[in-house]
Amino acid sequence: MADDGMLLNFSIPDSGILNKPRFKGGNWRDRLTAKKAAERWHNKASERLNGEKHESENANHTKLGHRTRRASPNVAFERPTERHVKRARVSGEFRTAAREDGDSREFRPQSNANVTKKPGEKHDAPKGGKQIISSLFSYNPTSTTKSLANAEAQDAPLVEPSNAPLKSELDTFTSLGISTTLATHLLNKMDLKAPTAIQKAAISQLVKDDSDAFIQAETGSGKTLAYLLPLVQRLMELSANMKKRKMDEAVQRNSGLFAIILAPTRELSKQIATVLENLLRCAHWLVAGTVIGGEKKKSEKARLRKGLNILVATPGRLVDHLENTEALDVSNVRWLVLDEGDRLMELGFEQEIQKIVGNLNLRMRAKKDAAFRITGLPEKRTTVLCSATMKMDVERLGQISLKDAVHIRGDPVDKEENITKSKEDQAFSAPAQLKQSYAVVAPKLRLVCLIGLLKRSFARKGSVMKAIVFISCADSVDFHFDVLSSKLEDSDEKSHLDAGEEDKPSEATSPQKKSKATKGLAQSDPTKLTVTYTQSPVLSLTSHSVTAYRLHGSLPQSLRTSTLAHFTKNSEPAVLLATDVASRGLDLPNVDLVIEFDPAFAREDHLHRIGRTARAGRDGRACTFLMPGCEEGYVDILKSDRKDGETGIHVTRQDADEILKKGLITSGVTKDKNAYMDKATDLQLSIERWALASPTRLESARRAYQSHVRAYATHVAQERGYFDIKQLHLGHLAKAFALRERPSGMKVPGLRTGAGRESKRTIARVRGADVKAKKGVDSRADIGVPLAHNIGDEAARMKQAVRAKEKFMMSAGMADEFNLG
Ligand SMILES: Nc1ncnc2c1ncn2[C@@H]1O[C@H](COP(=O)(O)OP(=O)(O)OP(=O)(O)O)[C@@H](O)[C@H]1O
Repeated sequence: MADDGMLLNFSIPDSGILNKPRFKGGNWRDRLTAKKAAERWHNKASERLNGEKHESENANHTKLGHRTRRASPNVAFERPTERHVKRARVSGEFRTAAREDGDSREFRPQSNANVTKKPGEKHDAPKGGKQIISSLFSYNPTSTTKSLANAEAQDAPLVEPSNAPLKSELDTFTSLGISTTLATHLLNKMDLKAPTAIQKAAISQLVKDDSDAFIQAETGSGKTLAYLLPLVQRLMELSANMKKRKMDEAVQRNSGLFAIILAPTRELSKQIATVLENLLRCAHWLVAGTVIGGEKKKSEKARLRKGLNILVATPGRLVDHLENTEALDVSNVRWLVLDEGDRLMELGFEQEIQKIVGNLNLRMRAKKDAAFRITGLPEKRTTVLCSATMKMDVERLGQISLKDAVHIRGDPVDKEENITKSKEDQAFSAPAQLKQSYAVVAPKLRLVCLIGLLKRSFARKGSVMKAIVFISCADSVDFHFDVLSSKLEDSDEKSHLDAGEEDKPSEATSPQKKSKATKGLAQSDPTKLTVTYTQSPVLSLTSHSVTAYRLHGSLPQSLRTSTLAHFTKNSEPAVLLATDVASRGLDLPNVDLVIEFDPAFAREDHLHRIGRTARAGRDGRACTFLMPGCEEGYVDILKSDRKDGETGIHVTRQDADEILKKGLITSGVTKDKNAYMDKATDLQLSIERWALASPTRLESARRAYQSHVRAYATHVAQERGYFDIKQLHLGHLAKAFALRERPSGMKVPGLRTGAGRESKRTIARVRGADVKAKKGVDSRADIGVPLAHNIGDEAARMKQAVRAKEKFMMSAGMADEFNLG
């Protein structure tokens, strides 16, 4: 399965099958007849062999026995007109790579001598010393949709941004009911001149009305301010009214808790709290705070005791305080916001939210009956639910928390046509100005294409400042981060920077001062420092450097926070390799490009991921990597994200060779139109050698590969047809993880969570009941990949396990996304 396109391995015994034998005995006639017969046979054999080895002769890379060549001086070496690509395996002394087109350029002697070996260093070579070194450009599956490419290549028409601030002079914050003080603060201190469409709709509703509301709008449209502005405005009014009546003081921090904002993750909660603090600079008497875990409960309790008017919280932590902190009085809470409602439900916070809502209702009723009430405080509580999607579980959340809610949307034009759309699809599309593309890349070419695309993107300083690459699992993020942060031998970039030492994470050498950069280090594993950002020698040029970052749920919270903060502040080009932990709600400035190196597990996740760019009317590009074959069908999903989904021609296509040409051929014009193949092969080989040079790297590559394959089986059921694990070429894919060994032979010690469980189960299945069908057993089972007939169950089980783990980790203040392993 995995061997096609591999190298031919044939060796000729030193004694030589073609040596001229010496004839002894018999009379001279017998000896002459035997000699002639032998010569005839010998010539034919030479002719056959020379035909086979013609290319390697030209390339002078193999060492055919000199006697062979001398033995047939008159044989004409005709190049076979049509010849099969060699199927080859490498381990002996004759190693040649064969190209499909019979071109000899790619012939490369491959041996362990090629691997930089330090004295005394052991290579963690595959069992039996066998390595498979396949050619990058042979036996790649062909695209099924290539013919459509030209039709799509046309330039996308210029479109108006759909999430930008409104342009009309009439659309001002003050016209919506925001006070001049607040509007002036927005303009002068936060550089916000006009509201976006969703802000216009939400503010005008929420400043004057106490009805519950469901806010739904696309990514980057300013939903946070859409609910924060009316909230702050109402509290400022309450305070001003109290002062006017001269009965009370203006609102102070100990006047009571009036609003709670719930968000699914700590990162989001912190982000919301930061925006809120910025707003409250013009109303300093109002005090906001957070309870999100990650610090001692004691200090959170102390804060609550001192008094807060607005609280930003994660559900689990709030429930904890409601049950255990007496100082937390929620009887005056009149505004409850549930941000990222769909994510709250996905992470299984339904019970916690039910508890919170129940508790608020109970205490509010008790307070109403009591004698003391704050004058001017609304009778009724307003609950606002924000979500990009309107899925079933969001409806359920609405049932729990909302009553007669108003549906607020930023795009009133769509109202009519959306009647025909399913509820889930309503209003969730990518921002109109976001330029989307997909790259059809064969599995073997994935790694070099990723590097090519990033190199091209960062080639001109300023064209792309920041990029995010989404990868399916933490192990794979780690592996790709290591590749980007290492100095590869033979890399044609003349990096002016030193690379990290082998096996030691390289020193964090960000463009910022080293003291700052070393904040990216943490002692998560006592034996090893964890580096989360460092300069990338592979991507950096002499003119400017590029910093690589990594982010996933297995990193300690403090390190994740500091990594994000560093990425946000970095004013130099930077790339963040991340799992879906970075896909929701994060507002990272200047992200020009999002690459979905591994397509998202579900359409909504894809929209959230690409929504990290093209925010608030800015430009942005997104590119999704797809493999030739069934994955190309996923283009339909990409097109359905568009507002022009029916025509859907503005999702452009890129091909691997085009990416490699533009990304790897940096030195002007070259006459050789296939030069990019050599460059890509050199790059691939240097990465493979880099991986082979250290057992730690090799293990990391195997781990990443295995986790990747496992993750592949967990796409949502509706989209699993596009990501059919049965069609995944494991051998080719291994190359994209710099591996030269057979997938079936890989053993990874201490694979991350779930590995033991999964592989034991699958192996048991293979060894037990299914043994009689052994010939049908897929080698996928050997690496713990769910067998085809169990994929549905496996995916469901994985999802369930993931949710449970996410929730547990979140409540424990740990990682909030999974490491498939
Ligand atoms: N009126 C405005 N004018 C200009 N920029 C704005 C305006 N309102 C918000 N922004 C900016 O838009 C960006 C996105 O805002 P926000 O994070 O609230 O979007 P969102 O709709 O919640 O996105 P997501 O769905 O991805 O969470 C922020 O950087 C914010 O500062």
